[in-house]
Amino acid sequence: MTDPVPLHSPTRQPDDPDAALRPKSLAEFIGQEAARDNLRVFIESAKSRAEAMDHVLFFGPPGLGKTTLAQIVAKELGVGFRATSGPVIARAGDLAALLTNLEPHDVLFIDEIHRLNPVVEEILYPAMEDRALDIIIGEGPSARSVRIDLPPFTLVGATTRQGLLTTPLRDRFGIPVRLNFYTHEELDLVVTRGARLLGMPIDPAGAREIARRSRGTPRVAGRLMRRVRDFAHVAGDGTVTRAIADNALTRLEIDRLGLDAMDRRYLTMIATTYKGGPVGVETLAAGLSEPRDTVEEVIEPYLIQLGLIARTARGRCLNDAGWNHLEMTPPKGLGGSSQNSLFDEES
Ligand SMILES: Nc1ncnc2c1ncn2[C@@H]1O[C@H](COP(=O)(O)OP(=O)(O)OP(=O)(O)O)[C@@H](O)[C@H]1O
Repeated sequence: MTDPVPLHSPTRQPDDPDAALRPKSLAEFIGQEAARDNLRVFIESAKSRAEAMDHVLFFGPPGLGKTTLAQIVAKELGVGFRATSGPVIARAGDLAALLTNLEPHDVLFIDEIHRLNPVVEEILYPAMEDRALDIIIGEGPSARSVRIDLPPFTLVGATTRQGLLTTPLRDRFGIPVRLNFYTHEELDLVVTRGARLLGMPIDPAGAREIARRSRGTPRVAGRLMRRVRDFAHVAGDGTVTRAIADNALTRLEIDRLGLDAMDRRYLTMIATTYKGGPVGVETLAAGLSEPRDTVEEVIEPYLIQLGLIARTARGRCLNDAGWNHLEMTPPKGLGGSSQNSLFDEES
C-alpha cells in the first residue's frame, strides 16, 4: 500500500483517518497535563453556573491535538459543536450566518484563526465581547447600522502562529492554551492506545521506537504506526517489534531523532551553503522550494525544540547539536550554539 501524502508531515491531510484515533474525553486525552487540568476547571465552572464558557485560544504546532481538544471541550460541556476555518469565512455575511445559527452555549471552532479576513475579524470583536452583531444595512447616506443579539456561545480558536493574531483578537480570548510537543513517554502511550484501537499487535519496545521517531506529534505517530504495520505484515507475523519498527522507519528515511529527508535537507543547507548561518528564512524556503509558512510552522519548531537550530534576529543558525547530528564539524572560527543564543529571537 502506498501513502499518497508526505508520511512524516504533521499537517492534516484530506484522507487522514484521524477520527478513529481521536480521544473523546479529557480523561482519554494523553499529555498536555497543564492544559487539561485548567480546561477541566473552566468546564466545571461554566457548567455549574449554567453559562457559556469563556472563549478559548489553542496555539501550537500542527498535529498536537487542537481540533481534538476543541471537540472534547464541547462534549464535556454537553453542548453543540460547529467547526469552520479562517480562510473559509470569506465575507462578513458568512460569519453572521454561522453565529446566528448557534444554539445557546454552543462551541464555534475556528481553525487557522490567524487567516481570518480583517473585515470578518471586525465583526467578531463585538460578537465575542458583547454577544452582538453590528451589521450595516443599505449603502450611502441611507446606510444604517443594526445590532443583532446573539445567543451566548464559546468561540474556540486554533492557530499555529499565535504571533500573527492581531492584538485585539488575541485579547478577547479569556483562556489562551499553549500546546507543546509530546514527550517520548506520552507518545509511547499514544502509540500503545492507537495500536489497541487499530487491533495492531505491538511489543513495548516497538511502541517506544515509533514514539521516539514521531517528531513529538501524535498525528505523526498515528501515521507512522500504520506504515510500520504494513512492514510487520510483510516482514514478520504482523507483530510490531523494535527491529521491525526500526527497519521500516529507516527505509522510510526517518532517522533516529525522527527527522525526515526534508528536515535533513534544511539542516544540510544551513551547514554547507551558509556555513552554519545566519541565513534568512526566505532564502531557506526558496532553496528548499517550500512556502515560508511551511518552513516556519512545520519544519522549524521541532528542530528548535531539539536544539539543533536557533532562530536569531539575523537569521537561522545551526547549533552544535545540529552539526553533531549531521556528523559534520563547523568551519573554523564558528562559535556554535552558545553564541547564537545571545541574539533575540526573530519574530
Ligand atoms: N493527546 C492525544 N492522545 C491521543 N491522540 C491524540 C492526542 N492528540 C491528538 N491526537 C491524535 O492526533 C491527530 C491530530 O490531532 P488534531 O487533528 O486534533 O491536531 P491539531 O493540532 O488540531 O492539528 P491541526 O493544527 O493540523 O489542525 C488525531 O488523530 C488525534 O486523534
